[in-house]
Amino acid sequence: MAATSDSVFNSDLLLAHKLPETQYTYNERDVAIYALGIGACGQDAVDSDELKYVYHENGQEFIQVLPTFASLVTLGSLTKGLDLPGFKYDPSLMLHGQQYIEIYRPLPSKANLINKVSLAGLQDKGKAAILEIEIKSYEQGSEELLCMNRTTVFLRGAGGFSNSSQPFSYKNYPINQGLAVKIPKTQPAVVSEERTQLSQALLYRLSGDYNPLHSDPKVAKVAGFPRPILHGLCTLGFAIKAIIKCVCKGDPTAVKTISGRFLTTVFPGETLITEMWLEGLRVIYQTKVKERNKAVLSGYVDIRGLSSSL
Ligand SMILES: CCCCCCC/C=C/C(=O)SCCNC(=O)CCNC(=O)[C@H](O)C(C)(C)COP(=O)(O)OP(=O)(O)OC[C@H]1O[C@@H](n2cnc3c(N)ncnc32)[C@H](O)[C@@H]1OP(=O)(O)O
Repeated sequence: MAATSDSVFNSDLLLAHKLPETQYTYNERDVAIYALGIGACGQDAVDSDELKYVYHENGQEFIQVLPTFASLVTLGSLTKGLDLPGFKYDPSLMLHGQQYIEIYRPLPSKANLINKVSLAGLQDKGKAAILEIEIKSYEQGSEELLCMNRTTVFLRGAGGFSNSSQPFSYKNYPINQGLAVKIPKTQPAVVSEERTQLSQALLYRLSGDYNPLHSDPKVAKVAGFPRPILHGLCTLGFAIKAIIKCVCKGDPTAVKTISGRFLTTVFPGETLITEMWLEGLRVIYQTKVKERNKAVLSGYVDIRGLSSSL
């Protein structure tokens, strides 16, 4: 513990703090708007691999839900920044660092969810702090866990709050979950390419992440960017949609676990190339921006089974 005041770092105060439960209610319309936000049917409006996320001939209750839709449950708790006693940071300098998602059963096309929110980690990296928030989501009235998200937020300028000879480091989850992956040196088994639209972030934000970093040029400049950047979860949505199409035979329920680390920013309008390697039931992936030949996202997806044609 460094001090007792609320304005300086106080690990006792912080670790004892209970984060409030939140609710997230969604329906088929939210599911379809989300799918459009991560590029479904963006290149071909009748692509049967993607139309199923947006439209169903027998009624919208039959549309399929992408597993990354689960990440939206975190928005109410995180986008404006959390008010944490004993730890201060500037929310305008927050960047999304990593996302880890476990899906325990296929997401329904509508639901009322109760989210149990907790602090999962805080690390002092000197120039930055790394804050991790875990959200376990239950369908209202049920004890059954539907999904779990762990969001890592990279807080620029918020490091150096603890003793530099023994920097503060707290993590309450298994070390093997969501580790940064090693990209194989071999050729990828599959490669997929998809262009984002110049308006991609403006469309994606309608799913509930209204942070002006993604829409307002003045706010983007204050945060250090020449123009608004794409939401990390939008890039992740594009990558996982490509993996479902190319590796899971288009079955979104095949995905069990998703891990992704945001390596550098993506600007709306850029083309995303996702490279995939298969290691048993794990797909290692890396997404690059074609125009800058830069890796922007890497991670893995654990799946329930593999297509025999791969
Ligand atoms: C649901 C919303 C959540 C809240 C989000 C808040 C608002 C923002 C929303 C967004 O969507 S922002 C867009 C998506 N994110 C990005 O574009 C970020 C892309 N990544 C980067 O720009 C850089 O990776 C970085 C995060 C600025 C870090 O680069 P930097 O060069 O400063 O770090 P390093 O010197 O390499 O590493 C220092 C230290 O930190 C660890 N680390 C590095 N990157 C990450 C990361 N992405 N996630 C977690 N941890 C990271 C790295 O391992 C080093 O630690 P040690 O190895 O020294 O222990």
